[in-house]
Amino acid sequence: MSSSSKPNLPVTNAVNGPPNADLVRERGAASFPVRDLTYLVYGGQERTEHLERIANMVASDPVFRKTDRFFLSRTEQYRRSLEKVRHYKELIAKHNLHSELDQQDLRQAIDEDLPIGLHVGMFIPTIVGQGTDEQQKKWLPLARAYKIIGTYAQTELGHGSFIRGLETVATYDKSTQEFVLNSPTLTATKWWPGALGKTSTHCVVFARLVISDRECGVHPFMVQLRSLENHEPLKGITVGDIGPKFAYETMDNGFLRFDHVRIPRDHMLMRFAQVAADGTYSTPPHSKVSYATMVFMRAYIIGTASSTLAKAVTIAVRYSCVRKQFPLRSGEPEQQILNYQNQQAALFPLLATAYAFHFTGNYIRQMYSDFVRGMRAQDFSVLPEMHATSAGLKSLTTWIASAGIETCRASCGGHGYSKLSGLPSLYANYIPACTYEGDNTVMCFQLARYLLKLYGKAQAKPGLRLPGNVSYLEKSTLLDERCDASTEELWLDPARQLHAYRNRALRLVANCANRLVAEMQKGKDEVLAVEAIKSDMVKVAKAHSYYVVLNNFVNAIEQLRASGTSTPILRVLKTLCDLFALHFIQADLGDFLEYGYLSSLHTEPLHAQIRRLLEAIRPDAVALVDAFNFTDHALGSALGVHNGRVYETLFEWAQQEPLNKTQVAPGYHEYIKPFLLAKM
Ligand SMILES: CC/C=C\C/C=C\C/C=C\C/C=C/C(=O)SCCNC(=O)CCNC(=O)[C@H](O)C(C)(C)COP(=O)(O)OP(=O)(O)OC[C@H]1O[C@@H](n2cnc3c(N)ncnc32)[C@H](O)[C@@H]1OP(=O)(O)O
Ligand SMILES: Cc1cc2nc3c(=O)[nH]c(=O)nc-3n(C[C@H](O)[C@H](O)[C@H](O)COP(=O)(O)OP(=O)(O)OC[C@H]3O[C@@H](n4cnc5c(N)ncnc54)[C@H](O)[C@@H]3O)c2cc1C
Repeated sequence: MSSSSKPNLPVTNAVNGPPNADLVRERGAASFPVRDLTYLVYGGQERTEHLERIANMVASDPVFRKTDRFFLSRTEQYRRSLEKVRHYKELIAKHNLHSELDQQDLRQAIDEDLPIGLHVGMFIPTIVGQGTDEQQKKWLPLARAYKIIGTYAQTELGHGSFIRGLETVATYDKSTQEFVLNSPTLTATKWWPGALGKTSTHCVVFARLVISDRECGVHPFMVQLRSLENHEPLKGITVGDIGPKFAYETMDNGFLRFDHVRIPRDHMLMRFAQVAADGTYSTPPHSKVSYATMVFMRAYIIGTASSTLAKAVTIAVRYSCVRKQFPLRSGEPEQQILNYQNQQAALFPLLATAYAFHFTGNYIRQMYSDFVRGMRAQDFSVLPEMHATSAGLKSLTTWIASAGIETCRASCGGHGYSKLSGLPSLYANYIPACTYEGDNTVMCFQLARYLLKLYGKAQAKPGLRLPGNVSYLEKSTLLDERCDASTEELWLDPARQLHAYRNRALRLVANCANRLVAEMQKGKDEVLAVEAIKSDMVKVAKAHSYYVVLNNFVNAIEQLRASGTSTPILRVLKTLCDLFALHFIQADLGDFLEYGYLSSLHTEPLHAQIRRLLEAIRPDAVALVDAFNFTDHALGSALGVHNGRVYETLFEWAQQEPLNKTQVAPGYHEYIKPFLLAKM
């Protein structure tokens, strides 16, 4: 079945000409209407077409070009990203893109780590979340009009994960009604905040509040860093770029020191905690409410794991259809490498995961907006669940997406190692997501702690009702149950798949809880007992998060079925969901075998079913990546071009290499010629 209507995306960057015949054939053989799946992914036809208009505008605009990015120095890359920021602002005005959603769409289409990312992603949300109505009235119009540019300055040279250990102090001076910000040690230097080094005029600084020698905990403060006239740092402020990084060259991650910098009292963001003129301190309604922007960003990061992985898979799948190696038998034509089972086994689970994460993203967005609605009504009851769930999902999704990009790169052979494949920079720019907004391992501890607590409560109080995704912790009888998927067919039953994931998660939680008790019985206090089970806690958090992802995928398909989605689309989504479920059981088989939940009676049909699923996905693979609807601009890859003219594009892009500007190598005269022409 061919697609119901054609995508409206231009073929940019690729070398024009007749499309690759294999890709054309693959596209013609899809079993489902690709366009309908695109509408499903992006929230309907109207929204898809809107996104395409923006994507087209960006892709055809020379200011947003990416093709020469590999040949620019760090400084040039930073300047170029500022040029893009200016143009982004011009386009907002020109095309009347004033809504937050339009601007987000435009930034996503530009597809670069712009030095205003922190301004829109954390600075403005912190003012919205933590500022009083008056503070919002004062700063939001300036920030939204880019009259000031801000960032989120929390991490320090010596302190990142452990926020309570931050050293920057904000001491309240009652006599002048000011806070005095100071960096008392080298390790108190703010270090890492994006756009802090050179771009930001302001920032929200997290500092420990001290009033009359009393420590009141870490709070957010609005601080101006640079003159709005000439961009020079203000008195008492030392600020700069932290230097070369693994990648992320367009972003000026910065350092910042305060030497007794005074700010007015109303520059503490006081929505939840307040300092009155006389120095009276009012505590916030929840001790972690000032961490809310991080929870927001973790939810955002979960959403982007899908699109990032989808890009890598799109590149690898298209290339694997164009690339041919070896005939099966002599005299036959060479095979497309995607026909090889190993290539399918590497790529299709990642394709399935990109779709799975799409539904996880929808789920966490919904959970986050419910949480915000509650918070506005001073109801913080959902915060622990929101924090724990987002911490676990942020870790699982970024870990899998990071490893997945590298798998895609390796599966493209030598050309995957070329930066022109787009995969090395996708990987290098993405992997810090495992670290920023909470180191993944540290985040896993948060979720595991939450699960252990709930498990303990459920054990102590039989009949206790726990929230939806953790309700399995009530059912310790589940531990006695075993898998009964003894045929390939039974492995396709979502109830059985979910049972396996629930059982594994519960087992690991129960095991951790038992070990905690055992460590304490050996004489350790609770703190040291927790230290003794930390690597198991990471496993617990991952196991639970896998369950959440699968549960959402299964539920989403059920909802789509109920809302009348067509059979071919449901069929292909179900196949992807099955592969996701079975692949990650296969990947962690030890967990399931260790406690006798599975035996070889079940693993043989499991492996066989996975092979069948790979075969089932093969004819739809190109259509499934096409449905993500990326422009060539967004992919930035010679291997992933929509028209499949991979070799032509690689060859043309390579010509831009500065070394190719002259026929004779730079340095030839000094370094090569002397020994070539030296007498023997
Ligand atoms: C739209 C965007 C576009 C573009 C963006 C562009 C680029 C983005 C790129 C990068 C941006 C990066 C930004 C950053 O990295 S900002 C810095 C982020 N830093 C962190 O994430 C630090 C991680 N550490 C923490 O979050 C906490 O310190 C930690 C949770 C590890 C521990 O906190 P603390 O020591 O204060 O608490 P505990 O004693 O451990 O726990 C007490 C209690 O509180 C609960 N808790 C902790 N955090 C939260 C929270 N956020 N919400 C709710 N509850 C929380 C914790 O679970 C404990 O509960 P209980 O066990 O019940 O007592
Ligand atoms: C690209 C990038 C952008 C960033 N942008 C910003 C920004 O805009 N604003 C900002 O404020 N910050 C920013 N950061 C900082 C980032 O938030 C921190 O690096 C992150 O929170 C991790 O903290 P850390 O560096 O202190 O790691 P550490 O906590 O020092 O972690 C190092 C290792 O120790 C382990 N570890 C730590 N604590 C424990 C524990 N209790 N038990 C067991 N193991 C532990 C970790 O798992 C990890 O393996 C950015 C970082 C990067 C890389």
